[in-house]
Amino acid sequence: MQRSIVEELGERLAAPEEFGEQALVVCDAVVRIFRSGGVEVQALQGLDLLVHAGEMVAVVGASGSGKSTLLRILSAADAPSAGRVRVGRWDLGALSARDRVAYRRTVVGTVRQQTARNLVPYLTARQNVALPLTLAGVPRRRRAGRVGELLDLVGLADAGGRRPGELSGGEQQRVAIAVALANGPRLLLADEPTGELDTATGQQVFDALRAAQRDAGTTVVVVTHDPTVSGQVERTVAIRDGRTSSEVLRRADAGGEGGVVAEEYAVMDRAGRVQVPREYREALDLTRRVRLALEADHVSVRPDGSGDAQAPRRRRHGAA
Ligand SMILES: Nc1ncnc2c1ncn2[C@@H]1O[C@H](COP(=O)(O)OP(=O)(O)OP(=O)(O)O)[C@@H](O)[C@H]1O
Repeated sequence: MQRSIVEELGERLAAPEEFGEQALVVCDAVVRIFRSGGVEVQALQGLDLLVHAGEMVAVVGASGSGKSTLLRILSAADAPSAGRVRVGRWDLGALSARDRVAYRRTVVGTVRQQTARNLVPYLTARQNVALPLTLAGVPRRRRAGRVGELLDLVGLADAGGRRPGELSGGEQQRVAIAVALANGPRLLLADEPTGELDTATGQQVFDALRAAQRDAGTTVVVVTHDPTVSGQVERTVAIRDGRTSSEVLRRADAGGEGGVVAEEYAVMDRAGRVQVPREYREALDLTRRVRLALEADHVSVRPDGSGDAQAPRRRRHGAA
């Protein structure tokens, strides 16, 4: 029997949207387990993250929390053990060897912390930036113009003739950003790009990342311990124990004085789980069991009130 348009429309509207359908980067319950010498390390333990096109996101977290692992997976240098990772139309859990090369060459650009490792030491800045264009088959006559644009974007229009050894660490990182942007990637990944730099130089590198986002329209994900960086982006995602645990959003102060308001949010996963910070748990002695209550405009979490959340287990032990 033929169905009416109303029925068909109703079905389409009712179809649940895929998690992160509108996002450029989707990490859905991503797990990465490393096994070495009989020991298993869960670097990512069900990480969810969405990044929308055009955003600049800082990723922060204690050493060993999984930040670099996340970036390596997003750059297709590593693959998830489980979960789904999508960037644009690319499913990073199922890339063929050929797709991996194409993805790395055209969709992502990467900048590493070690300034010296980002550039070829015996090539000038101009030649370094031209290299990915040559590899991508960009004709020589178009290369020079593009190299000039990119060096200009990172504020180094006059430094094109210098080799890395003749540039400061910050200048090297800015050239590295120009190299990473050469093929017009949608996503720029930077792992501690200011880690080896002083504050003023770090700011110049941050300005180059900002130019990549604002002027070149690139989505930027930057792993950082540097408050110069995390304090300026609109969104900072904190990773704890291989999961996203909280986010800070910054927006211009409504007062219009040029100030910025920062607000911290806990992250709720798709199953509704929220991590309560340890200091909150300790302050109120929240242990295994808590009371949840739906209030008019919030949900409250309180100690279970028995004075001993472990009591039932102990009683069972006692009875045995
Ligand atoms: N190739 C590997 N083999 C075994 N374990 C690994 C490997 N890579 C990472 N790990 C482990 O995974 C966990 C997460 O590491 P990762 O480098 O992602 O952390 P991070 O947050 O980037 O730390 P840092 O800030 O120190 O760079 C750590 O316990 C680390 O020892």
